[in-house]
Amino acid sequence: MLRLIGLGLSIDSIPLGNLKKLLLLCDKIFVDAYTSVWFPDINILVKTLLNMKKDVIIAKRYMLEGSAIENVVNEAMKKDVCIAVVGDPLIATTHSIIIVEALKKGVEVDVSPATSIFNTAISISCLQIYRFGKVATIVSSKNGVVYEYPFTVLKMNREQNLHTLFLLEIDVEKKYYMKPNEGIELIMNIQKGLGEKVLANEDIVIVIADAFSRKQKVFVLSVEEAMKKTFNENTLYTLIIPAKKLHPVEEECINLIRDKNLYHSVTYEKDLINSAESLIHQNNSL
Ligand SMILES: C[S@@+](CC[C@H](N)C(=O)[O-])C[C@H]1O[C@@H](n2cnc3c(N)ncnc32)[C@H](O)[C@@H]1O
Repeated sequence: MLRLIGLGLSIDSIPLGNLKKLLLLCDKIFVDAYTSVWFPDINILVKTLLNMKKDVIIAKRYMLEGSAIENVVNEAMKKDVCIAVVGDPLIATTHSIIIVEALKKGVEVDVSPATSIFNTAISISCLQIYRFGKVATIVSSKNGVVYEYPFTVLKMNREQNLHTLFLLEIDVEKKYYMKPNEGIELIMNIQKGLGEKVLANEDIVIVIADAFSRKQKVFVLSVEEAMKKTFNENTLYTLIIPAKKLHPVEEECINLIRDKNLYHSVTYEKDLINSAESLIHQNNSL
């Protein structure tokens, strides 16, 4: 069997049932450590699984994509192969290709969804899910090629008075995490190049950093403020550009988040790390 198991965004948000599957059902576990970052550290989970005598591989992209897919599927014909993925296993990942290959070969598939940045960012933003348009990822220009697609999405969404959720490029291996000001600047440069005016300096953006972790931060800023702000390195960011016209409750809520320092993230991270460590300790002393 092939199992795709969501890890949630953090130790605070990993579903208990998914953790049990990893501990009890999987013969081999590929931990996808390249599509996102798990808080506070994916190694806590890896160590716990290794101590439970699990066969664990911290997978790089080439191990789960392209020609490697056939090997993974062939293994899943003989044993329970699990792919553990940060967030939801199928949201903003390419893992649906593995499912297709497995099903084509008659391998049973079990998908275990989990909290994703998609629902988390929407929830934290105080904006209504009904009013979100298409989602896109902002990627940096490469070898002079500028990817205009995020701007096209923003334009389309704003024309329909919809909110836009942007994921920002990461390259975990190269330790590259795009900052919100880089992303906004890319959008502003594209619109300047095209001679358009979709986003203005005074428009509001919502920045969500390291969501569902102890380090979570939410910023409500104007485009101009966001472009001038110094954002932390090594941080995961999601950017939301609200529709031009907000629902009165949305407007009131984001103004309150902006003006009052009342919006917190309380986590049990330390307790949960201690629990994982005591699990490892108990297993070692058996
Ligand atoms: C390729 S997507 C993977 C999404 C993942 N499968 C999920 O369901 O959450 C990774 C991008 O999502 C955003 N992201 C993921 N986790 C985040 C977090 N905890 N806080 C803020 N942004 C996050 C970042 O923009 C990051 O580059």
